[in-house]
Amino acid sequence: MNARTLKIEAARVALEHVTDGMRLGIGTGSTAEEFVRLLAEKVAAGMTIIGVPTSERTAALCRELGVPLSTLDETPELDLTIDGADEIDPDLALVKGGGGALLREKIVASASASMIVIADETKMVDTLGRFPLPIEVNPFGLKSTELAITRLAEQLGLKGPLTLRMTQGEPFVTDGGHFILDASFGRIPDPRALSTGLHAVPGVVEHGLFLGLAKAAIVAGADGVKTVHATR
Ligand SMILES: O=C(CO)[C@H](O)[C@H](O)COP(=O)(O)O
Repeated sequence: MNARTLKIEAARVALEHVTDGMRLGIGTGSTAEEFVRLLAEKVAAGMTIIGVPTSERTAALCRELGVPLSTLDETPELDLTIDGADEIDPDLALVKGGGGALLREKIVASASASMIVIADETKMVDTLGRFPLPIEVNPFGLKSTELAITRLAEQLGLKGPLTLRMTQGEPFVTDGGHFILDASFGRIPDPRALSTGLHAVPGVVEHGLFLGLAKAAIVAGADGVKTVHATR
C-alpha cells in the first residue's frame, strides 16, 4: 500500500466516529485532506455536520467540496476534531505544525470534547523529536525570541538549531500572521517541561507539542488500521 492509500484508510475509519449533527473540527495537512474528501461524500449523501476548519487551506478545500463551515466565534464548542500529526508517541503526545497550522489546530482541538488523530504508521515514535518541533513566533523581536528559546533548550539539556521556515525565498507566514521556527532539538524526553518553558517566552505564540489533547490515534499500516487509545 502506498502512503496515500494508508492516509485514506485512516481517514475512512475516523469517519465512522462522525455522526449526524456533529460540530466538527477539521484538521490541516495531506491526511486531513483525505478525511475532508470522504466527509464531503457523506455530506453529499445527506449527513448534516458543521465543520470548523483549522486553516485557510482546509477552509478552501471544504468550500470547494461543499462541506458546510462555521467559525469558533459562531460555534465555540465542538464535539470532535479529526486532524493529522507529524509524530505520535505511545501516550498520544503529538508534534504538529508541519503544515504551519499549529496555532489554529491547537485552539480548535482544545475547543473540542474529543480529538482523534489520523496517520500512517511512519508517524509513530517512541520519543518525540525526530521531526523538528515547529514553534510559532511573533515576527517582532525574532532574534531575541530565538535566543531565549536556545537558552531555554540548554537549561533543559536540549541542543540543536532553530531554522526560520521559508517559502519561495521569504519567511513562511502563518494564517495568524506569525513566523515559524523549526527546532531540531533531537529527542525530547520531557515534552511537558519544554511546553511550559516555551509558553513562558514572550515572543512565542504557540508550539507544536500537543499534550493531553488526543483521545485516540487511528494509525494505518501494512498490517491494517489500528486504533490506539490514550491511557490517561
Ligand atoms: O500539523 C499539521 C499541519 O500543521 C499536520 O497535521 C501535520 O503536518 C501532518 O500532515 P500530513 O498529514 O500531511 O503528514
